[in-house]
Amino acid sequence: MNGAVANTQSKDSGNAVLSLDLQGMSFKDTPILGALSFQVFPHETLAITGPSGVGKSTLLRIIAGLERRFKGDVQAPDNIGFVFQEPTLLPWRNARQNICLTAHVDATIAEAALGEVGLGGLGDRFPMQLSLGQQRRLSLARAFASRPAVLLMDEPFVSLDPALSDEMMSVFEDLRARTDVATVLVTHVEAEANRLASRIITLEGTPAQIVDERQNAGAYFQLSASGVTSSRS
Ligand SMILES: Nc1ncnc2c1ncn2[C@@H]1O[C@H](COP(=O)(O)OP(=O)(O)OP(=O)(O)O)[C@@H](O)[C@H]1O
Repeated sequence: MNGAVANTQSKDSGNAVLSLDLQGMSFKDTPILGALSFQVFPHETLAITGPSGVGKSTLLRIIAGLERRFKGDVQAPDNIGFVFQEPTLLPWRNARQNICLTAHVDATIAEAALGEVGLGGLGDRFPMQLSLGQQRRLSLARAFASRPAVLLMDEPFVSLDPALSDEMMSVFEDLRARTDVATVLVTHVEAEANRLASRIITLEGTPAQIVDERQNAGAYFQLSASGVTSSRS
């Protein structure tokens, strides 16, 4: 039987905005993910690290509802945002339309979202008329425009040079601070996890298990007293 993705508002999961209780996930006969569980709370950024091919992206796809071939239970909100390694912009739509069409917001909200990432006044430009950094800013603006309860980020800063990566992380931090979004960040860059995440989970093995889980006291904010907890299977 395939797994179920339910709306968090319909079940009692404390104040977690995302609860994952996975029993396992296989592609045909190849086990990818083993039993693992965790919860994510508003304002929290959870980093997921682990070696290439361990199943990190697959885990994000399960949370997003894009992959159903799993056993277990995922309680997730309807409004989930996704930021990929590439900006994935629509080349034939201008910046404003890229936000309106994907985030399902009106032009006024899209303009405000552009302003939040320093792209005010550039709404008429098409992606090819924007620099790489501006395209990345647009991608982040689009992800935040619909005020997602959960934001999934799959190696969003990995292909950038150090200066641009640092700049984009600052943009992300600014946007995050304006909302109560809960973020799940897949990254293999330890410094990135240490900078952005309040909690870091490491996956290893076949099928993948949580082999390490730690709070990151060095993150920019203190965990709320609302009880940030997690569980391991
Ligand atoms: N659609 C698919 N069908 C079969 N196998 C797949 C499919 N998608 C991914 N896999 C396999 O599942 C495993 C996990 O892939 P996944 O992309 O989740 O790993 P990852 O940890 O995100 O890797 P990376 O860090 O390199 O991006 C890999 O062995 C991959 O080859």
